[in-house]
Amino acid sequence: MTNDDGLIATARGLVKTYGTGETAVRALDGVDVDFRRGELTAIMGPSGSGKSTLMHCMAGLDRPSAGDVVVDGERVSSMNERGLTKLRRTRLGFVFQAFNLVPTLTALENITLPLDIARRRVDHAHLDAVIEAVGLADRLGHKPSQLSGGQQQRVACARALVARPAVVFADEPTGNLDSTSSAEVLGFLRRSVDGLGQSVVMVTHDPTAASYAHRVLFLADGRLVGETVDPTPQSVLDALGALRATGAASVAVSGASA
Ligand SMILES: Nc1ncnc2c1ncn2[C@@H]1O[C@H](COP(=O)(O)OP(=O)(O)OP(=O)(O)O)[C@@H](O)[C@H]1O
Repeated sequence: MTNDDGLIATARGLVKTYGTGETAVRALDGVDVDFRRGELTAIMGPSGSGKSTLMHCMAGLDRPSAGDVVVDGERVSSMNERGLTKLRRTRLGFVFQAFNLVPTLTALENITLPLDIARRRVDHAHLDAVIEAVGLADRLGHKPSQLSGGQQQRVACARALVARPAVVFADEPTGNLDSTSSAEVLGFLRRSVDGLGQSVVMVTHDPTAASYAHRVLFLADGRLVGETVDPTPQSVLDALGALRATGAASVAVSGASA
């Protein structure tokens, strides 16, 4: 399983089909993928290539049509709804493009919300480390409406990390942010891996965002078609260009000119 081999999550033979008959869409077409513990892994690919579907199947937000998903030693693909809810609540962290903060709660209350829901004690040393890492110590009493977009997303990142999840899944975490705020959020996600030992999987369209990762995986037409290790924005752009040139990605790569 995934505990002793340096892998935090794996998928084997992952297939996801939406709909039936002539209108069926094969969003994932037999994906085998490994995500390493203690790494930031980015998933890239053209619009419609299956990035969100892959992340949702890995995180138990969507059910695969076939194949196996194992996260932190748990076979996600065969869990019932109750098991999935518990897994998401106790072992996974999520960051979405829309920050999804509770507007009536302060930044600090939003950050500790997952622990409150799970009725878990707050590990104050870890909470302080997370707050320090996101640079929000002087904003903890503010409501989301009193924070910038970048600050709100840093609250969302802190919320995802506070329960020490096995994996944080981030779906376009910088999609709503300007370049300065994006750099802050991505820098934080990377530091959470390097400094706090977190494992993060991030879907992005942006080569600059992907360059914060240890490894970038490329999807096209529901298949894994390549990867780049220790990426730079340019090496990601080059890889996307090469994929297009070889026909692996038959549609334009959105956001590739960033
Ligand atoms: N709930 C659904 N019902 C039907 N088809 C779906 C559903 N969700 C996704 N699809 C289809 O599955 C394919 C993969 O979608 P997915 O959202 O995973 O792609 P993506 O790479 O994340 O795209 P984008 O970059 O545009 O967000 C697309 O053809 C999409 O239209």
